[in-house]
Amino acid sequence: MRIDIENLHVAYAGRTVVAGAHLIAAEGEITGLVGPNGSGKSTLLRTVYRHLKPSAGRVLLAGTDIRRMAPVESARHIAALPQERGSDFELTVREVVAMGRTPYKRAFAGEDAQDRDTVAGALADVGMEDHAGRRFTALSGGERQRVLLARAFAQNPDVLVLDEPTNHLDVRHQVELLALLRAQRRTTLVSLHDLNAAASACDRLHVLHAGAVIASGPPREVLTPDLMAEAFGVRAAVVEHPLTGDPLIAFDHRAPAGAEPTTECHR
Ligand SMILES: Nc1ncnc2c1ncn2[C@@H]1O[C@H](COP(=O)(O)OP(=O)(O)OP(=O)(O)O)[C@@H](O)[C@H]1O
Repeated sequence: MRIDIENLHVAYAGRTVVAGAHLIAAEGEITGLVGPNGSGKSTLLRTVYRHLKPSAGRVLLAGTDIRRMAPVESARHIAALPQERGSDFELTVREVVAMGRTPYKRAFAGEDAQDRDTVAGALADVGMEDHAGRRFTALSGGERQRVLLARAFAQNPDVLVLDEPTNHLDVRHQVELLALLRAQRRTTLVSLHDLNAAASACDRLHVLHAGAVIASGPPREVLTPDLMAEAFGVRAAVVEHPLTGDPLIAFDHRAPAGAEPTTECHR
């Protein structure tokens, strides 16, 4: 199922932070949202998983405005990993993941074999099957992250909305997660700060700046040195990754865009 975001405006207490965003997350593709801090990525994603209501514009799921769907109906199709990573669940890891099955259950209905298989599969997908009986609150940040991802997978959604899913993950778990998302071929809308991860994992990127989409397209077309300067205010060269051929962004960590480049090596 595809997602169309049309002329989306979102405000907090009257202050508009997403202003006329348009984008498409195509069926079965990984669509990346990148942009500087405060550019509106989380806010846009929150409207897609219905945590926030747009002040104008629409989010369409396979052509239907999600606000016209019952919450349980949209929850069967759209699962989210929000940036608010609840740490207050007095539940086991397995119980947290089983919450992903809620949209499929009648009130007070117990688990069936399909629920148990789905939960076990989701825990295995994120490599947390050996932690099923542990208390969620006793996990590290990265482990919690993987459990909450498993909860989203257990929802068996058509569309995954992931806000900074690689936060807290060590590099191997980042690589595994992005490979898993690619293998699943679900419609995935994901915000990422790591532009090199975005360049290799995403089919298309949208760059948000001050609440508007300022560039869209395949990573190779979008992630240019000019864009790095315009959107992020940094100097960067874009080269070919020697192992994968993906665009590889080499940042100048010594000076922001506009500053005199330094070539001396200070030790
Ligand atoms: N709950 C809130 N109440 C009021 N303002 C908010 C709230 N959440 C975010 N904002 C403001 O909205 C703007 C966009 O924030 P948002 O979190 O969507 O940006 P972001 O691109 O996800 O940023 P980051 O990269 O730092 O996570 C910011 O100016 C932020 O301060």
